Amino acid sequence: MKDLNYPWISRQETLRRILERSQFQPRVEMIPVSEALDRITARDELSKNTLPNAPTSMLDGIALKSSNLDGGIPKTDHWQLGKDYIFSNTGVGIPEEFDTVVLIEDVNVNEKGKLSISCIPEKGKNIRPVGDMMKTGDVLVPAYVHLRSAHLGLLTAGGIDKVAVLEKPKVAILPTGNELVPAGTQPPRGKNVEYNGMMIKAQVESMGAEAKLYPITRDNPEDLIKVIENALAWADIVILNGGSSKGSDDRAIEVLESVGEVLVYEVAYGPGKHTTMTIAGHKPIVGTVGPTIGAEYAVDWYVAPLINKYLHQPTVKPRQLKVKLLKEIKAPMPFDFYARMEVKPIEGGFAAKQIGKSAPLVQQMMADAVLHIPGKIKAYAAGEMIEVELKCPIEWIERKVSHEF
Ligand SMILES: Nc1nc2c(c(=O)[nH]1)N[C@H]1C(S)=C(S)[C@@H](COP(=O)(O)OP(=O)(O)OC[C@H]3O[C@@H](n4cnc5c(N)ncnc54)[C@H](O)[C@@H]3O)O[C@H]1N2
Ligand code: MOO
Repeated sequence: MKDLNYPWISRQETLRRILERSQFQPRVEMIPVSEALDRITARDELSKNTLPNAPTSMLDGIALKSSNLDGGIPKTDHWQLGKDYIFSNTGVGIPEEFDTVVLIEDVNVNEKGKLSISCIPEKGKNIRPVGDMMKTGDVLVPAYVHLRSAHLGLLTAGGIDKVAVLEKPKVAILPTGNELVPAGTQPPRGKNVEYNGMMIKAQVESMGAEAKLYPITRDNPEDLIKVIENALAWADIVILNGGSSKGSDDRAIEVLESVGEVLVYEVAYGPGKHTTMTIAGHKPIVGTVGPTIGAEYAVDWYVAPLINKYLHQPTVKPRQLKVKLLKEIKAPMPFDFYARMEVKPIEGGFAAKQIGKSAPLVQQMMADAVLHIPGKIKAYAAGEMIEVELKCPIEWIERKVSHEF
């Protein structure tokens, strides 16, 4: 029986509720710049250096004194190297008295050492002034920037070797179920390998979090409450996997009600119908279903925005692709459904077909894309152009050989 205290909630509203109630106090740590790729800055990072710290040549050439230029091309036969001009290479500092650089291609020094110049630039040309790249105190990288390779170079140029970054949010992953055996063990008859934990750990790590995968907890309320409380003491975000449904072993709801306030109990879409959201203090507990696809969606759709909230980052939307549908899809009304899709290149574009709900997990997990089927849609006809959400770069799909599928 449907519990009327817990109406089915849309994906958008589910996300809104848990984001609104989750409050994070991000921690800050100092780490070497060399280890800071993909981390998030915690404050404005200021340059310790002024660069260049002397006027430098912008080109390979000779540097000369503009006071010796009286308009036009000067007589330079008697000019002496070191006194009237010097060789100046790109990026190299030049003495103060030289203030103009002539491109080496416009310079000739004959076998007797006599200099001639074929083209004189304007006074002060081709010299980079002091501080042209950066000045001490300039903001090199502002706070809350996702550090990419260019930023690491810039910080290093500015004399920064340690950078203040937000600590990775801690995500505890709690697999639950009497039927599960630990990864790496042969499951006895009727048992299943605990593998969602491995997938979820990789998902949240790729989102910038530190993951801790807990051992399997058996489906009894005391053990579940103990492990959730233990996880809440360590983590910023807790993921409880499995036990969400109505089976005799499915105890998630009573457990969640005793550790926090349940904001969402069932959602208005599948897979992942029994996804739950609970707030304990200000910490979110995302309850994902045991079946893997629904679990994967919940982590992508709710845990990623929570991690991003902690890290002050926007959540990047997956790329959309227009594809030609090869076979009719009958929608499983009345709820929204997120169908797994296989996509292949065809002449002039892309084609797709659904990977059926009952297809082996191997096929479902390898989906290239997801099709959102709103609850009001009855079916999509073969040949229709539809828009799917890609799960991988389009180039990975393009390299597939096009053939009937
Ligand atoms: N009478 C009803 N039965 C079911 C309903 C329903 O509404 N009424 N809903 C179905 C739907 S939809 C879903 S989704 C599942 C939800 O199942 P649970 O979240 O309770 O998950 P479990 O019962 O614990 O396990 C289901 C399935 O998933 C496997 N699993 C669980 N955890 C893991 C893991 N860590 N690694 C790998 N596989 C895991 C588990 O072995 C089971 O095969 O309920 C339906 N039933
Ligand atoms: O909620 Mo479930 O639709 O089988 O994942």
